Amino acid sequence: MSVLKVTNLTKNFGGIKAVTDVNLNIEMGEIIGLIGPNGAGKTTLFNLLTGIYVPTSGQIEYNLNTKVKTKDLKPHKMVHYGVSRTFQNIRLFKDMSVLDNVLLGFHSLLFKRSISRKDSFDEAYELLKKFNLLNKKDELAKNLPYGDQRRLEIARALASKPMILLLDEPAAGMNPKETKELKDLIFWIRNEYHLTIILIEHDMSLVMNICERIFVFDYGNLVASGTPKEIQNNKRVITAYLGEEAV
Ligand SMILES: Nc1ncnc2c1ncn2[C@@H]1O[C@H](COP(=O)(O)OP(=O)(O)OP(=O)(O)O)[C@@H](O)[C@H]1O
Repeated sequence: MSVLKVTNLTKNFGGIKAVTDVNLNIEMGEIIGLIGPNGAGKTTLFNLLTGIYVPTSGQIEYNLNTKVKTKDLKPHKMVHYGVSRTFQNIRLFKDMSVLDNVLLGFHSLLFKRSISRKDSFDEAYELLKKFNLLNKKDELAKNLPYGDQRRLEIARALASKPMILLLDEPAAGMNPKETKELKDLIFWIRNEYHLTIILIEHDMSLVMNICERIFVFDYGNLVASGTPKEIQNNKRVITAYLGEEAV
């Protein structure tokens, strides 16, 4: 079942063509990778998908609990629709504790009364345990090492029980050990929560190991899509982005 359909999506900033005529169809439960050089339009696509930017033209349609169309996309409504994200430049409440950051993620569910305050605490503890952060629950978010902050942001995003999780460079700043653990964590998240994950990432070891389909962007254009194997063998992608050593 398709959960996200993007049709002829274009975003221009004055003369800059950040995203040009992009078409995508993403199925429920997939782990999708968006790759491409700096400035290729990947984050702009995330910002379009979450209502931060309004498209210059084209359509975005989510098929979640309800159908959500381009005109309905507003940043503050996304968690209610079931779409949650993390940011390239981590956005935590830095002067709040680790636990409070995750508890804030339950806000939308508490608001809808679909979870009790007690259950939100229990679930926050469970998430922190799984994300290896329970022993740091009382520390201020700003005092955590970088890798922990990235995991905390994912934990908070999960608290709202999304159906689609968008991760913008989740491995950025992580060492190889943390990246490997992140890979296992992302698999676990998908299997545990049965959600769809779309990630932007420059770390090819992560992308090629974890993604089932990959979309490659260059200068705002979607230039290739396919399985990791297909992408690794795509001449245009090798020349424009991967380089020979990645193959
Ligand atoms: N708010 C904005 N105003 C003007 N130009 C923008 C804006 N946001 C993005 N751009 C431009 O759009 C293009 C695409 O940028 P974008 O950040 O989406 O690329 P990216 O693929 O995410 O790059 P990176 O891998 O470095 O994060 C770039 O030329 C960028 O400078």
